[in-house]
Amino acid sequence: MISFLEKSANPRQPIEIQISGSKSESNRALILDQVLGGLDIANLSDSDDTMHLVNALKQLKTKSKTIKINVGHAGTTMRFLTALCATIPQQEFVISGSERMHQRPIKPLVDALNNFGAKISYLKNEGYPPLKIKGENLTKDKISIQANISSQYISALMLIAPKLPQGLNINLKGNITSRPYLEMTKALLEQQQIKVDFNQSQIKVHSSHSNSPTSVEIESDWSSASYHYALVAFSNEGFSVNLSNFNLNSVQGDAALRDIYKKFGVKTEQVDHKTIKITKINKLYSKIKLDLIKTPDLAQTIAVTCLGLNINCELSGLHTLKIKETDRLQALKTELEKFGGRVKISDSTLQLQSVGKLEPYQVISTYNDHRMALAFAPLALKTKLSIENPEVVSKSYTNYWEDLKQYGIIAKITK
Ligand SMILES: O=C(O)C1=C[C@@H](OP(=O)(O)O)[C@@H](O)[C@H](O)C1
Ligand SMILES: C=C(OP(=O)(O)O)C(=O)O
Repeated sequence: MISFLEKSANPRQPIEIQISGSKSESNRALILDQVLGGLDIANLSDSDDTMHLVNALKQLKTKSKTIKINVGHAGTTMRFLTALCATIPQQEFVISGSERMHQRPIKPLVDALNNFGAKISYLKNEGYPPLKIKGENLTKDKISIQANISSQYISALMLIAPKLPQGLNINLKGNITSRPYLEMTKALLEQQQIKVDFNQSQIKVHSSHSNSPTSVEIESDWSSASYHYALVAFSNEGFSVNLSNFNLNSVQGDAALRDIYKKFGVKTEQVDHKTIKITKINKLYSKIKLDLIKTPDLAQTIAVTCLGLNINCELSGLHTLKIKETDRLQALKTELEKFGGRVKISDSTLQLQSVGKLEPYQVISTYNDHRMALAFAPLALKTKLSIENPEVVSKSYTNYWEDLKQYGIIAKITK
């Protein structure tokens, strides 16, 4: 458990935070390195999710009848590897993960790949990992997939496409969720000179014939930056933080923070090509409505920010939250209510009626979800609280507790 029961008087300014590379971009770059060969990757994420993929890719080089890979809690690693392994002929793989990973659906991706000629079967429950994969030479060029459950299935297919003889036409069925992550995959493919056409519900990824891979500089993680936006939102007028390596012209959808946090009185400026400065300017909305279908990973940060600033909110577009590291809608309701907030949830929405004064000394449960710990910790600037299982943050942001010290937040780790 980590407890925040006191604060130092004034944080030393200027605060300079350097966050590690985006885990989403890193995991795409690692798969592309496997598919195209020879990518030179700078600022790779040090997150557990990326380390799981790095280790799995090392395992692919070993010689054994069945290669057994465990991806822990890492959703992108699970989905991207499933597609990659399906294309490695004459090799058998078993991919498993944490208990929660075995409850996160993968059927749309498995169905699409099997219809395409892959040989993937379920080792426990139909539709869920662990999976057994027999790699095949995949030669078709058309695939259809449901797009409203997780964009990761589609990114997984896009990433293996340059390896296929005729590239891949992907037909997206239903409404597209988390669309900016598909745009990110497209952008990273294009950086490697792979042509991608993305028109409404069709994606065509062209095959790579004479590709000469280049270096990739991974931008830092905007989802991790969201916790600093919350910390600045909870600070006094004029307080500012420099965050690197970030660029407002980003391929990460969560860069939408720049606009969203204007509503919470936070201004963002690009100070040089690698640094943004975020400043509290104190112009607040009293009630906000946001559709987060493009930025699901920001939902927890935004809900906690509203609670801390005493803002009522209506958040929609959240239908994927219940199949992430935990049922995030239920977890948010339970934990926000501990502070006195009143929360109503449906399948895809969350409504928060905030309270004037937060109930202090709450113990926040994290449900094996990094974003529960990451999102609730900034409230330490507003009230006294403790957070269970603080180690969960390493799924995406290993240096978080160190970085928080710069805000004058005093943390005590207890058992
Ligand atoms: O492609 C990616 O890197 C991701 C896509 C999103 O998942 P869904 O598409 O399942 O919403 C996001 O929540 C996840 O953290 C990372
Ligand atoms: C949902 C997340 O990750 P993944 O789906 O890759 O496990 C996340 O990081 O919030």
